[in-house]
Amino acid sequence: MIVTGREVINMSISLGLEDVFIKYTSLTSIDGEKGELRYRGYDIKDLVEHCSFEEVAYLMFYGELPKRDELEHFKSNVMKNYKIPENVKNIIKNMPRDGDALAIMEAAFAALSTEEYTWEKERDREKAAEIMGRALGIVSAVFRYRDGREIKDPENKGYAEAFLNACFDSGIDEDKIKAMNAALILYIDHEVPASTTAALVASSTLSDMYSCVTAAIAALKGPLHGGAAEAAYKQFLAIKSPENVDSWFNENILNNKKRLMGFGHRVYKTYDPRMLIFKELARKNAKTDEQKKILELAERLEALGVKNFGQKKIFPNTDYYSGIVFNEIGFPLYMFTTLFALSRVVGWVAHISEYVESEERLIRPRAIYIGPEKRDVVPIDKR
Ligand SMILES: CC(=O)SCCNC(=O)CCNC(=O)[C@H](O)C(C)(C)COP(=O)(O)OP(=O)(O)OC[C@H]1O[C@@H](n2cnc3c(N)ncnc32)[C@H](O)[C@@H]1OP(=O)(O)O
Ligand SMILES: O=C([O-])CC(=O)C(=O)O
Repeated sequence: MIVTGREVINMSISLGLEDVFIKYTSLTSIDGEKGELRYRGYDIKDLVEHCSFEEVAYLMFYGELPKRDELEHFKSNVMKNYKIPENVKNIIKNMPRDGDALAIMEAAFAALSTEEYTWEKERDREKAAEIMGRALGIVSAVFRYRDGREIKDPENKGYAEAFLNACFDSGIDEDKIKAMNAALILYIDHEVPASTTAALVASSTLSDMYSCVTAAIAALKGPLHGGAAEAAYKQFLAIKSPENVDSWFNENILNNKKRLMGFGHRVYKTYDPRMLIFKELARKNAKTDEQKKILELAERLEALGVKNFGQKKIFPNTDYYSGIVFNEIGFPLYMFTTLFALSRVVGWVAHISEYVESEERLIRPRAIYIGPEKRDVVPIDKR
């Protein structure tokens, strides 16, 4: 029962769609109480330890981990799409150089949505490999453009290595490739967060795949969702040094009631399991004094956050340490959300394919009207 101020309405509303189930899925399961996350039944820790990003992407698209020949075939389909068309490069190069990196990625994806698309299982899988390849070409191009360098066509290598080599001219080693591969797996999918829901809404109208991904990118951008890694890292930079953590927390979080970014989650009521893996990666890859200082500061802030908010079931989420890992690999703050999107493209495409292929329905919820009663228009001179 809902009281709108005017009347009592006998229907239910879920603000923020909390606990509303909008689809069946065989892709990802989350136990928010226990802090467990599985892709098609496999624990994410297991996948990070044993698999490449392409293997896990194949798992998401096809339902099983690939055999060696299946993987090679899939990889070559992804690789042949690393190089992006000239018109897409030009769109990137025509965006403001200091513009938001994710917005530039979004424009590049929108530019790829001009072709008509008919959904069909075989074609959807080919398109999925194409989109994964294109995402690598686009995100590396966005980074190089934003960084003031010439766009470089990616080499035909495994995804994490090809991506880092396309982004950087030197300094890439095995540790960085492993960290990138792990980050890509950790971000692949997360059931139906805001961005995936946006993609699903678009797909439910039978729009094309690139447009659905563009819708998802738009929803990922904000600091309550994909933008949180950048927001969390900005906090670390504002705090400057581990000694300042307590006073910063008291002033900003306790006194000024700001949200602690990188904390809290709609589904997890305990530690996000991805965050625990990102924290290990951040520890392993902290090499310089500056990186070690940021990590120490973040750990102190995490402890204070858990001490103050743990009883409200607010714990660090995946975006708390991921920015530190991205920075240790060599990426600046402005790329963090784009790196999230690079991986999540897989989850978006897997979810929209699952939705359309199971002939689900148009997503069209209702709103409860609480505005004025019927009234007559007063002509403009008499208002
Ligand atoms: C990859 C991802 O997208 S993970 C999420 C990334 N986002 C962030 O890290 C941003 C910070 N976190 C948040 O803003 C929220 O926790 C969200 C948006 C992630 C989830 O929000 P919701 O489920 O809608 O929770 P809601 O906003 O209703 O908050 C519930 C209560 O917890 C509090 N709360 C939630 N998150 C935080 C936080 N990070 N810091 C302080 N308090 C918080 C709210 O103030 C509210 O308190 P109240 O009941 O006393 O008013
Ligand atoms: O599930 C959510 O709401 C947000 C999240 O953690 C993700 O998309 O990875």
